[in-house]
Amino acid sequence: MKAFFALPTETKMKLHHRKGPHYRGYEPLLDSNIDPANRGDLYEGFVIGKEDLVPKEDEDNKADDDTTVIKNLWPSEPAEFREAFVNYYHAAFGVAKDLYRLFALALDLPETYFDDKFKRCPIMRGLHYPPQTGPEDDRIIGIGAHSDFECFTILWQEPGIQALQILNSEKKWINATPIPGTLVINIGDLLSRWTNGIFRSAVHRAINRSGIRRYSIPLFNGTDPHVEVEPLPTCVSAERPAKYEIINSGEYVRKRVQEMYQGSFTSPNGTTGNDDGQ
Ligand SMILES: O=C(O)CCC(=O)C(=O)O
Ligand SMILES: [Fe+2]
Repeated sequence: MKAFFALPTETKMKLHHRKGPHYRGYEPLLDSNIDPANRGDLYEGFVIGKEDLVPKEDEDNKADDDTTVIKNLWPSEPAEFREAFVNYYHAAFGVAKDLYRLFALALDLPETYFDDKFKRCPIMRGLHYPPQTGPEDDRIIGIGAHSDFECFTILWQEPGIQALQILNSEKKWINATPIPGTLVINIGDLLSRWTNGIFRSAVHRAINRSGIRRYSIPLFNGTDPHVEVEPLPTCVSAERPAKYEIINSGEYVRKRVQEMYQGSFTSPNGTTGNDDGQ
């Protein structure tokens, strides 16, 4: 990942994620602004969806949920980049599949309850946060305060570098210090709504003031876009009435993604502007 982000800007810009309709590829610095109170997120990223390392022979261009496969964009170098990224994707997705089942059991549901609801496979991003120097300005940070949109995120963060913070119930930011050999699991809004708030989505942000560049890799696990999400019967009782309306997961995620990319962006041609092209 380090070698990819070290490529010349011009090379990375050829893979700009706004060139296609699905936000796959390279996301430059300040391209998103996840917290509307901020001025842009100070990370650059590389985004992929599911892909087999060796394409299956009988591949008929259909994804697991029967939609057309969305192609990932890949750089021609570094040579090992695609293999490393795809292998990690499959390993992390394996953890996600186990977690869906564990969550189902914890919610008094059949173990396989979620199995047919996440055929559309997750999106993964490799993120690079350059070190931030200069005066502290809460409006320009690595990634602004937000909760993740989908069900849960499996986040690998680089050991030895403090950047990720979580807002606790007293509204104080606490450091999520990386623990080598572990992954962070962030509950997202859809699972929070599904569980009627029993699993709570965590508000978090990342600020890299370590003096050295930092990398992280989130895998965003959600549900298929047609799935309607409303509090599960096992999470609703007389003492805990349903707190959330039914929503369509695809519409919810689409809206959040649009908002995140609306405020500030760099165009595929390399200029910086806003939605009006100014
Ligand atoms: O880089 C991190 O530690 C957090 C990334 C994150 O919150 C996200 O991509 O949603
Ligand atoms: Fe996040």
